[in-house]
Amino acid sequence: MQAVHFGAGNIGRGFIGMLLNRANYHTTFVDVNDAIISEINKKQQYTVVLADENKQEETITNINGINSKDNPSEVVAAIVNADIITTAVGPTVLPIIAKLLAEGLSERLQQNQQPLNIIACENMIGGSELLKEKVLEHVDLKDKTAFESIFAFPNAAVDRIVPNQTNQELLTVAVEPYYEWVVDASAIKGVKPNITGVTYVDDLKPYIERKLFTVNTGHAVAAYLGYNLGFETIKQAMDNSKVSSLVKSTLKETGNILITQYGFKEETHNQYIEKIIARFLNPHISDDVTRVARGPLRKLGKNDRLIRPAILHLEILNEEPTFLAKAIAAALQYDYAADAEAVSLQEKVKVKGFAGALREVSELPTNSPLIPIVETQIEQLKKMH
Ligand SMILES: NC(=O)c1ccc[n+]([C@@H]2O[C@H](COP(=O)([O-])OP(=O)(O)OC[C@H]3O[C@@H](n4cnc5c(N)ncnc54)[C@H](O)[C@@H]3O)[C@@H](O)[C@H]2O)c1
Ligand SMILES: O=P(O)(O)OC[C@@H](O)[C@@H](O)[C@H](O)[C@H](O)CO
Repeated sequence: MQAVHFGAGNIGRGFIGMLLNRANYHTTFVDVNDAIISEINKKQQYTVVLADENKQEETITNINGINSKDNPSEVVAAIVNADIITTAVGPTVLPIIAKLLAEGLSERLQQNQQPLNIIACENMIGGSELLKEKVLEHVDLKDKTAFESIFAFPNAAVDRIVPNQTNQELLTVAVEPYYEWVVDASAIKGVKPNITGVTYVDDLKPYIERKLFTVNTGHAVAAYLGYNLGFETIKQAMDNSKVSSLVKSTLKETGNILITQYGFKEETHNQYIEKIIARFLNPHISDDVTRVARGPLRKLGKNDRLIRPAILHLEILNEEPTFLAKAIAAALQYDYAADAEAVSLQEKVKVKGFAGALREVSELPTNSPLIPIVETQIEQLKKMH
């Protein structure tokens, strides 16, 4: 069995690559990072280390790498023969890989009529659907019907904290022990890929929203408030009682929405929250606040972890999302100079003010009730120092 995986980064090697290896796939990693790809081809294996007191190691074999900038035709050939395609490149990179993926899939249509599932493993709602939309922009009109009948793009939710790596070996990746990979079974074409660790569900919405609006909302609160208060890692931020209390209060807000929308039992959801907070406090992981805060323009997007639940809180519960608004206020002030999105955000804030920048980045209407709530929290944040 052949897998093609785009993105040989933290989650690609530390999670997707690991489960594909366990399921006996040969994995071709496609990336633009030449150092990583060269090393994959040189070593033909790498190590995943579980970040807990035992530091158990697992060797991932049966791999090769292709640099898609240098060898796009090799990527096309790999797609023609693939039994599954996965991605973990980041939401903003999906439109970039779409062209080469479309080329590979179009070539495959001529040679191989086997159904194929393409699963985007990104932190976003509707990641695979977005990839499909972007891929279709590059597909000939005459191929579109055949394309739709053979290729499936099931959405997915993936959960495993994989921080930036500081190991001596370039490919080694330390990961938290916990993981979850949920795939929308209703969109699968052909036989469901048999990958131990993948949970197939008929309706992904509750799973992706629960994950994004709990793990990633909580993480974002710790990162933006942590950065605001001068902490370097998520653990340092969470060890601060003000930050951990704000994370918990924010997750109460998102929890109330999720419980109302999806009927999760309150007790079960509270246990889910507790487990996530314990994961943020894992002493065996050092996760920079700047990794978790990365890409504030994306994270302030209208369907992402802060704005979407804040709007649902207003719409469904008819209550002000005070704590989500505080996190949004902190995100708007995120000015890490090495993050291009943070720099761009601060330029917008300089020109348009906080309210103007928020309106633009989060695509809010001028009269959105969220804007004054966030403005109040910007003032409140100043008092936290
Ligand atoms: N790290 C985590 O804890 C975690 C957990 C769950 C989900 N995710 C999601 O997984 C995705 C990847 O995150 P990550 O933490 O692994 O990031 P990462 O930066 O470690 O990995 C991304 C990889 O994509 C590669 N890439 C960039 N442009 C490319 C292109 N045009 N073609 C092919 N490869 C390209 C990069 O070189 C890099 O190796 C994101 O959507 C993230 O939200 C991450
Ligand atoms: O990957 P991002 O930038 O969307 O979010 C940063 C972290 O919250 C994220 O990578 C988590 O570590 C991960 O989603 C845990 O499953």
